[in-house]
Amino acid sequence: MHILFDQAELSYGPVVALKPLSLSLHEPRIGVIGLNGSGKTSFARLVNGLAKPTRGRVTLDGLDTVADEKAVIAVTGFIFQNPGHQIILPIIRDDIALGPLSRGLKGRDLEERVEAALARFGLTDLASRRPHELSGGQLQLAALAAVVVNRPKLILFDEPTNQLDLRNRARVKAAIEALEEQAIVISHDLDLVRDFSRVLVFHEGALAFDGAGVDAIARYREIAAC
Ligand SMILES: Nc1ncnc2c1ncn2[C@@H]1O[C@H](COP(=O)(O)OP(=O)(O)OP(=O)(O)O)[C@@H](O)[C@H]1O
Repeated sequence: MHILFDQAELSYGPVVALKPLSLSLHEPRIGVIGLNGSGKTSFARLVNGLAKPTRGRVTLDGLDTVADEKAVIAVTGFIFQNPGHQIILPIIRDDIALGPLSRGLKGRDLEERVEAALARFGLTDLASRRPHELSGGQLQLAALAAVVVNRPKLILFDEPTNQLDLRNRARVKAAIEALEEQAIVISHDLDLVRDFSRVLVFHEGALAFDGAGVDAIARYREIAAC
């Protein structure tokens, strides 16, 4: 999708979380890095319309996140930092079915869609389990299955490897790399975005760098050292 920020700003009362930003993004993988409180989550929430710009506008393929809110929700998916907050039904398969079910899919069509999503992330044998019976990495993949089953064009990840060990980090990294969908990945785990062609560095609510992963990480290290 073509993501366009046109002087978009986000304030919470007197706090300017993101200063007016103009930006055009279309790459399949976009990384977002920066210090705590630098505006990364605010940026992501503006992209998927969870937050409305207090000034300016944000569009996805021409869809305005305010005027076309429902259409924007339909084409975007969000993976939270803690997948435990995302999976709400007691059984994994039922949770993955929830989105398509609420969009009117039924019977064999629903079953096939859910099984395909489970298979895509190697979760078929775990589908009858409860969330607490999965490892952190498996839970993150289940959250991803519950998002892709709705066929979004763009998926936003907010620190998807935050609580994971090295093996599960690698699994989630591989799953993100293999996605057909466009992805925006916010991360303090720099390995995750190192190979991305486009990585944004935020600092104090403004874009401090916009470029290839390796260069963005170098800039972020300079900022962090100050
Ligand atoms: N709901 C809110 N109300 C008031 N201020 C907020 C709110 N959400 C975020 N902020 C403030 O906006 C600024 C940017 O926050 P944001 O969550 O976008 O940063 P971040 O880069 O995602 O941080 P982190 O890495 O810690 O998740 C911070 O100063 C934060 O305190």
